[in-house]
Amino acid sequence: LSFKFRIYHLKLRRNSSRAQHSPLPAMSTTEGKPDADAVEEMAREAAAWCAMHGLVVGDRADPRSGTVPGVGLVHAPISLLPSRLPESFWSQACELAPLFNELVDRVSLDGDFLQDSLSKTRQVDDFTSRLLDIHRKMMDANKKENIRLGLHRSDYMLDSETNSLLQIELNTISVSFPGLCSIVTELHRTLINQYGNLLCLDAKRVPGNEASRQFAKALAKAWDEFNVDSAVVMMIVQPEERNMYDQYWLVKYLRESHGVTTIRKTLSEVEAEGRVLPDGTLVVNDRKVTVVYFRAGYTPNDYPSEAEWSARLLMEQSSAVKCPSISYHLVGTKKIQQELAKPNVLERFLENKEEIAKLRQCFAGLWSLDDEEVVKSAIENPDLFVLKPQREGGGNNIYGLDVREALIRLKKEGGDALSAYILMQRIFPKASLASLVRGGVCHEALTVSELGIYGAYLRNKDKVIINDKCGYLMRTKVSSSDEGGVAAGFAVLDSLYLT
Ligand SMILES: Nc1ncnc2c1ncn2[C@@H]1O[C@H](COP(=O)(O)OP(=O)(O)O)[C@@H](O)[C@H]1O
Ligand SMILES: N[C@H](CCC(=O)N[C@@H](CS)C(=O)NCCC(=O)O)C(=O)O
Ligand SMILES: [Mg+2]
Repeated sequence: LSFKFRIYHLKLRRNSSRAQHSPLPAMSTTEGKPDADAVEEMAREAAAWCAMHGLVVGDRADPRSGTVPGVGLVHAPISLLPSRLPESFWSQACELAPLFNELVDRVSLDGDFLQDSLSKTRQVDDFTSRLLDIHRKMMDANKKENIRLGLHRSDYMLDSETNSLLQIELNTISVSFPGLCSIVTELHRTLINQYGNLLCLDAKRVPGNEASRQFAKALAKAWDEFNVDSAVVMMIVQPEERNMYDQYWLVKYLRESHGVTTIRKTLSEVEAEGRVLPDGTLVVNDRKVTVVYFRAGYTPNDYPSEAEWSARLLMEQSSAVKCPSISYHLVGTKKIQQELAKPNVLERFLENKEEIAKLRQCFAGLWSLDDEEVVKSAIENPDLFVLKPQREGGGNNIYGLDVREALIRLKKEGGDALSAYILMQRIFPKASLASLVRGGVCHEALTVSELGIYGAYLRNKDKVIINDKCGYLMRTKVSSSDEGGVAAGFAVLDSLYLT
C-alpha cells in the first residue's frame, strides 16, 4: 500500500501545485489506477471504523431500522477527509455561540414580541398557530420557567460572493447529530494519522469536538438544578427514528458520566402515561420527570392527532425543565430569525454594542413578504433567494424558479398567505472536491459544506450556569443539491480542517 501511496502522493503534489484553491487533496485524481485503489482502501477502513465506533444510522432498506434498536444499521454517510475552513471563520463561529445563546434567552422572555411577530403567520400556518396557543396559555397563566436549558445549533455557510460567514438558521429544538458529530472528528483524526504523512495533513488541524459529552453534561446539570434524585430525563422521540444512535450516545453519557437515567417516550405515550401532580411535578409511567429533552415535536408530522398536542401542553404546564420550552422553540422559528434581522431589533434585547455588531455581521439578507420591493426583485432574480416556510427538519424550502412561481401564486392568493414565508438571500459557498462514502460506496463529488456550532445555555433564575459553545457539526453535500440534509440523504457528516 505505501508504494501505491508514494506514487499517488507524487502525483498529488504535482496536481496540487497546479490547481488554485486546491481543496484537501482530492483522494482520487483523474490519472492512474493507484489513486482509486488508495481511495477504496481508505473507504473500506473508514466504513469498518464507523461500525466499530457507533458512527451508525438506521438503514432505510430495513423496515425495522427505525423501531428496533440494533437492527438494520449502516455506517453514517461520511466524507473521507475533513473539509477545509480558514481558522478565522472557525473562531468567528465559535465566538458567536454564547452570544446567540444569550439572545435566545432574552427574546424568549418577551412573550409579546413573539406573539406579535408571529401574529400574521398564525393566520395562515396552523402548526405555528398551535404552538402560539400553548405559548399564549403559558403567558395567561403567568407561567415562569426558572430553570431554562437551551441546546442549540447555529448553522453557517461561507458565502464566496462576499467571503463572509453567514448564518443559515439558528435551531433551538431537536438539533441533530450532537452524538455522531464528535465521532466523525475522531474518524478523520484517525484516518489522517494513518495516512496523513503521505497526504501532508496534520490531525492537529482538526478541532476537537466534544458535543456529545457537553450536551449530556448540560442535560445532567439541568437535572441537578432541579435536584430530585429519583427523577429521570425524558427524551421525546418520533415513533420511527433512524437517527436513534445519535440520541443513544447522549443517553450513554448521561448514565455513565452523570448517573442520570433517561427514558424515551413518544408524544402519544406521554399523553397516555403522563400526568402533572398538584405541585406541578410531571410523572410519566410513575417516574418523576424533571427534564424533558425534545428530539421530536418540531414538525407538524409529529402531531398526527390531538393526543400529541395535549401531551405537548401537559409537559409545558408542568414544572419540568423543557429543552426547549415553548418560548425557546418559537424563538428558533425562521420568522423570528427574520424579525431579529430588522434594524434596531437586537438593541431591544442586548446592551453590548460589540456583541450586537458581531451578531449582525453574520446575518444574511432576510425579509418578510410585506416588502414589495424585495418580492419584486425575487420574482425577477429567483436564483438569488430562498423562500422559507415556518418549518424545521429539512425539505421545506423553495429555490430557483420555484421561488418565482410561489411568489406569483401567493401574491395572487393575496391576504395573509405571504405571511407564512420569509425570503432569504441565497448564499453561495465555494465548491470543492470531496470523497463521500454512503452505504459502503465511495464516490467523488463537487461539494459545499455547512458548519453548525452547538451551544448550551443553562440558567436558574438570574444565575447563568452554562453559556458555551459545545462542538460542531460539518455537513457536506453535493453542490448541485439545493436543500441538503443528512437524514434526507443529500448531505454527509463531515468535520473540519483548519487552514
Ligand atoms: N440562504 C440560503 N442559502 C443557501 N442555502 C440555504 C439557505 N438557507 C437554507 N439553505 C439550504 O437548505 C437547508 C435547509 O435550510 P434550513 O433553513 O436549515 O431549514 P431546516 O430548518 O429545514 O433545516 C440548509 O441546510 C442549506 O443546505
Ligand atoms: N430525527 C430527528 C431529526 C431532528 C431534526 O430534523 N433536527 C433539525 C433541526 S430541527 C436538524 O438538525 N436538521 C439537520 C439534520 C440533517 O441535516 O439531516 C433527530 O435526529 O432527533
Ligand atoms: Mg437547518
